[in-house]
Amino acid sequence: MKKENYLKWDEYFMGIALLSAERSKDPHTSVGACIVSEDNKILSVGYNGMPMGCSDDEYPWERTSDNELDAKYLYVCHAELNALLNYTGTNLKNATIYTTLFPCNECTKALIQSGIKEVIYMSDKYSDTPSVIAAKRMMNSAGVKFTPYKPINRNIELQL
Ligand SMILES: Nc1ccn([C@H]2C[C@H](O)[C@@H](COP(=O)(O)O)O2)c(=O)n1
Ligand SMILES: [Zn+2]
Repeated sequence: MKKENYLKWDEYFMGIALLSAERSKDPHTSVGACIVSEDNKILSVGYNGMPMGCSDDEYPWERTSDNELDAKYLYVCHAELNALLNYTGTNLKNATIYTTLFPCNECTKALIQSGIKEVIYMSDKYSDTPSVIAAKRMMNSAGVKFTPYKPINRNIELQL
């Protein structure tokens, strides 16, 4: 008889997004994303970080600064955009993105244009910001479904 406590698809893909987030150097918010095809194949992953060639140790991680150029926001590449850019194939049509934080408006534009049809997200902690309100408006217009992740109440442990 097969074992019953195997990872369900949503747990598996959100688990990979969460693991990817652990690669982020952002001291305040680590975000991970995992893009999955219609037939449950993992297409790409990403996390928030500085662009290639822009050193994690030299660029700022501060949230605020007297000078905008000394805060992270002008530089950091978001997890969802990195997941799109890390994709090496040619077709993201009808794919789903699992992300640990609701996408911003800029990533949403790119997700829509890439053919992503569903967003499954964990945190929506910036839900009252114009960026996320605009993101949801665009997703609604473009027919992109967004669904909160429903965690199953258990700790994921690897039993070897
Ligand atoms: N959907 C999102 C939203 C934000 N990020 C990144 C951008 C920053 O590195 C960090 C947010 O920083 P905070 O303002 O919370 O200090 O998360 C992302 O990758 N995806
Ligand atoms: Zn974004």
